[in-house]
Amino acid sequence: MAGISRAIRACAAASRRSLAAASAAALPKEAPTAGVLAPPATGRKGRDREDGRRVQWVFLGCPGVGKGTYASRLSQLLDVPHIATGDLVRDALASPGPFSNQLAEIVNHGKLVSDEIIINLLSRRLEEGEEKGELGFILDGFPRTIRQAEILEGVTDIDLVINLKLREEALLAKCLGRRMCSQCGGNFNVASIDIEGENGGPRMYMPPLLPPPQCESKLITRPDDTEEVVKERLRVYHDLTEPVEEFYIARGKLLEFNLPGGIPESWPKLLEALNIEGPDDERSAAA
Ligand SMILES: Nc1ncnc2c1ncn2[C@@H]1O[C@H](COP(=O)(O)OP(=O)(O)O)[C@@H](O)[C@H]1O
Repeated sequence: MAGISRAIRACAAASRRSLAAASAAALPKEAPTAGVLAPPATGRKGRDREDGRRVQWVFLGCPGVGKGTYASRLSQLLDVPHIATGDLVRDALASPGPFSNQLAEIVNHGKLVSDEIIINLLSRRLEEGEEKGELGFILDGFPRTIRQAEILEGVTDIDLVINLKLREEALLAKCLGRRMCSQCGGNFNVASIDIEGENGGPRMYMPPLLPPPQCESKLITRPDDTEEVVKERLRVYHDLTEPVEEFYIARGKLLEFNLPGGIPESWPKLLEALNIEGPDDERSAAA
């Protein structure tokens, strides 16, 4: 991973001058069949690829779909860092000052921060990782625009992009039910989702993920998880991030995964779809 952080900064600067020309040149003449998955070339437990390098994966998906939950579980299983740009933004928001006020104005209205800001935050995080000797990564929440995707594609090889899908009516409920413990940082969800099947399909049930008693009185809600702001974030996703799905489909890197329900049902199926073999307890529905 050495050098990605510097390359990403340099590429972002270059892209301001010649992005259109560079991306036109980088586009394959003949796109691979749309929607075809490049199967993850992982080893027995999925940790290393067959060529020995750690995985470099990206998670895409609408707000509330569960990118953070599944990316974090996979990062532990595959021993690679889980890098969520939303967390980087929230860390920046937590240090008071004019920059954080400027960010709050954007984030709390459901908008995306500028590509420059996000690339700066991400480069800094990657630099820290390089210093610590981190290998591989699972990116969550980046790229979110075509320009970010082009910059990333220009600086490193992304092996696989996992696009999590969930029915739209569940997304809003999941965002509104999200809670975090202000003391231990644990993530919970108080929403109980039970939706009729579509066109005779199976019913979808997602049980709440309730906090333990010691966290109950310390729960906080993200300021951007209000109904109005979540609806705006979903609109922004459809406008600016859905084209990123197309970008990776054209490169044969996108795996679409429809979440069948809550974590107990979805986690083993996701491991299966990713061809990750693990001990039985890793495939199980550990809560
Ligand atoms: N790649 C990015 N580009 C621009 N803004 C981002 C990016 N990642 C995160 N953000 C900002 O941080 C906010 C929170 O991100 P995240 O936690 O990933 O939200 P979500 O739950 O909507 O997926 C976003 O609404 C956006 O304002």
